[in-house]
Amino acid sequence: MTKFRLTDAQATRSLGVRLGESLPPGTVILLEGDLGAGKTTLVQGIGAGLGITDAIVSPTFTLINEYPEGRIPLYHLDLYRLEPEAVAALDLESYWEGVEMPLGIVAIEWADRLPYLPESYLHLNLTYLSEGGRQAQLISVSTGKSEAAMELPL
Ligand SMILES: Nc1ncnc2c1ncn2[C@@H]1O[C@H](COP(=O)(O)OP(=O)(O)OP(=O)(O)O)[C@@H](O)[C@H]1O
Ligand SMILES: [Mg+2]
Repeated sequence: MTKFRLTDAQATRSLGVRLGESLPPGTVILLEGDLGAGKTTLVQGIGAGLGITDAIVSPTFTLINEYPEGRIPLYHLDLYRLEPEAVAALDLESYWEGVEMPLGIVAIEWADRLPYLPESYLHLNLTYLSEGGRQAQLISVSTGKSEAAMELPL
């Protein structure tokens, strides 16, 4: 597990940039944290690190925003408003298995609403610090029997 102290929004974005520059195709990053904790800011950084120039805004009605033009594609989801049944219907496996679309980075806000998980993923939890700013906790998780957890890229 790696912990980062993010003193301001720029620090959250910079952590995302480093992830965007280094994560391999097929990485799923599950983002958790209270309202306003900085999940979208982090994904905006990931986009910048991938070389995406389109503005990254939280997916609301679209459910999934796809940004194909960077080093590898970015798929951005926000499950906040969704019921578990609606999430199940999204067929998210096709994003992290790369069956119907090229493998990229799948970044999911409010990932605690997922009814199923990929075999391996990065879990990033953002919490408020009492002195202001945020703390990020990054863990690499693998549930597959044969698959080793990926090494933390940072
Ligand atoms: N480390 C930080 N310190 C202080 N403010 C931050 C930090 N990171 C992000 N912010 C600010 O917090 C606010 C909310 O950020 P953001 O929209 O990314 O949160 P979110 O977790 O996506 O929110 P939501 O739960 O609504 O999806 C923004 O104004 C952002 O600039
Ligand atoms: Mg958000």
